Amino acid sequence: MIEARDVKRTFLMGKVEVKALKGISLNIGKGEFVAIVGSSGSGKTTLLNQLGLLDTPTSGKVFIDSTNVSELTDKQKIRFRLNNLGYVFQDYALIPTLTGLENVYLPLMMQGRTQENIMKEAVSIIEAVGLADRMHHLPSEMSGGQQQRVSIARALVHEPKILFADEPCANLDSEASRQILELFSRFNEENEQTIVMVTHEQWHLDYVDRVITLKDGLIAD
Ligand SMILES: Nc1ncnc2c1ncn2[C@@H]1O[C@H](COP(=O)(O)OP(=O)(O)OP(=O)(O)O)[C@@H](O)[C@H]1O
Repeated sequence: MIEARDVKRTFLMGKVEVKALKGISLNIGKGEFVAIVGSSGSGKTTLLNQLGLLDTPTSGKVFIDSTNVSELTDKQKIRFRLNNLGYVFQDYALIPTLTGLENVYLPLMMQGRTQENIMKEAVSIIEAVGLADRMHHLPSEMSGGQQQRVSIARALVHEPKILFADEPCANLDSEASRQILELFSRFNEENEQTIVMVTHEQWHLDYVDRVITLKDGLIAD
């Protein structure tokens, strides 16, 4: 489903080159729940961003199914992301002036679906993340864990091939974190949802199928 071939990413900081990824090759299969771990600065977020089309490798290739996504134009990448990928970030990234339900509508509206279909799908996923009674509230009226569940509903409402999550529990206490990880597990098991998650918490690894450890921009043995 996801294949990375010798992916490198170098950032230029003034005149200094920072080699964040030094040649990553990996395969992630359909329906896998994979964690990317490693110490701070090892390249976890940078790798997630290459696999999730949020950044472009300096060299190397990324394939999603049979599409060489490294070769897409910016416009094609936007469409590919909209139709195939979902994202969850540590800061939830919700629109503060929209209710939970309205935040979840957005990806479907951007796909140009009918009002009836948008309503049906959005309500159904909001219920699936356990927020039926909070859907008409603004993000500011919800706890961090509830806001993160809205963002998961938004990420999954269009049934993406892959869900990318960058430290989704970083701002949550252990109980709220457990709820998020159990949701991920449930979507992974029941819907064969492929999930790639960056984390630095050892206990989160109990929920995943496979761990990819990074060290200084490379996959550690
Ligand atoms: N936009 C950027 N410009 C310059 N350097 C960057 C940029 N993004 C990342 N880096 C550098 O690339 C390296 C890898 O960063 P990355 O954020 O991928 O690490 P990480 O493993 O996710 O770290 P953390 O656990 O602290 O979030 C670091 O040295 C970082 O400073």
